[in-house]
Amino acid sequence: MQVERELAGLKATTQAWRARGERIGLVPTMGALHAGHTALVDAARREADRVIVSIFVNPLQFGPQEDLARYPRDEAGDLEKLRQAGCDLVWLPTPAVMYPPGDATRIEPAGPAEGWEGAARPGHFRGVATVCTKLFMMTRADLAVFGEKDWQQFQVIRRVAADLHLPVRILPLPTVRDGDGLALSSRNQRLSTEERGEAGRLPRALEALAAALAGGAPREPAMGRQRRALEAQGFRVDYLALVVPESLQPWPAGASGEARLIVAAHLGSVRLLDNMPVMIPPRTEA
Ligand SMILES: Nc1ncnc2c1ncn2[C@@H]1O[C@H](COP(=O)(O)OP(=O)(O)OP(=O)(O)O)[C@@H](O)[C@H]1O
Ligand SMILES: CC(C)(CO)[C@@H](O)C(=O)[O-]
Ligand code: BAL
Repeated sequence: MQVERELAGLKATTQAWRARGERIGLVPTMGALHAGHTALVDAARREADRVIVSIFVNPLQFGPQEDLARYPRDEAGDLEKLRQAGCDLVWLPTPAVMYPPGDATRIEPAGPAEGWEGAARPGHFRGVATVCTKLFMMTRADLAVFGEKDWQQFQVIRRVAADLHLPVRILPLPTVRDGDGLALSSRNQRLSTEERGEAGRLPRALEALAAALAGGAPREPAMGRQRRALEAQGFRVDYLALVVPESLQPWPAGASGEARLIVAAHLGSVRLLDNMPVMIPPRTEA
């Protein structure tokens, strides 16, 4: 497994791969890798001849009050996991490689980037879209795999790649969960033992709500009840919403079809994200 920190080394290798007609799959990450990330690597290996994993904790997507300094880092552990996962090249740029002096261009996504995470974290998707566009162009990846755990992020990147005609296919991977249903996430490491015991209530609440809505329960009362139940269990809910999967717009009253439930909730000092599909049945008139 090759480890590159400078653009020259990355470009020499990717040019040689492309000259041989090999397709390149990219898995962008911020490190502190877990089984969700290695599942992304497996998916990229199925679809491409060569797999690049980038590890870069992107300062541009963190707000001034956010957890950039506390973000978990474990380079040695990450490299060992990636070796075992069969990654071909790890791209480990420094902030100066990603944002060299004079760097001045930003990608400003709208549409699915507005609202929810976009509202809770101003500038976040601008940072994500900018760094992902740079990563796509630096690696010249044919495809890139993103986790559904960050549902809105996946939709934003898909929109950016389509709107800018970027020559990269954006593929989703379903959320990898722990035994109790909690979505794996690097930030879960910061939950106390007690909080970790409680955290599985979040996906269970989404499941119960999805089942109720699929069974035809009126939306607002069902969502309000579940939100209050979560708050009674110690979660501080940022949002719990039913949205159109691609646009992230609120699900229109009376519409039927596949919607998405999205949630962001704090447990102690950790902000958990999750989402689930839900089939909304046609409304039957009383
Ligand atoms: N449980 C998971 N299942 C599937 N994909 C995941 C999972 N967790 C993270 N990913 C995906 O891995 C990629 C890199 O994410 P990142 O490095 O931020 O990890 P993370 O665990 O989401 O960390 P964070 O604590 O920042 O949310 C993203 O595409 C993300 O959606
Ligand atoms: C896609 C990403 C690697 C961009 O920094 C990040 O937002 C993440 O880890 O999900
Ligand atoms: N996994 C999403 C990246 C972030 O929280 O900044």
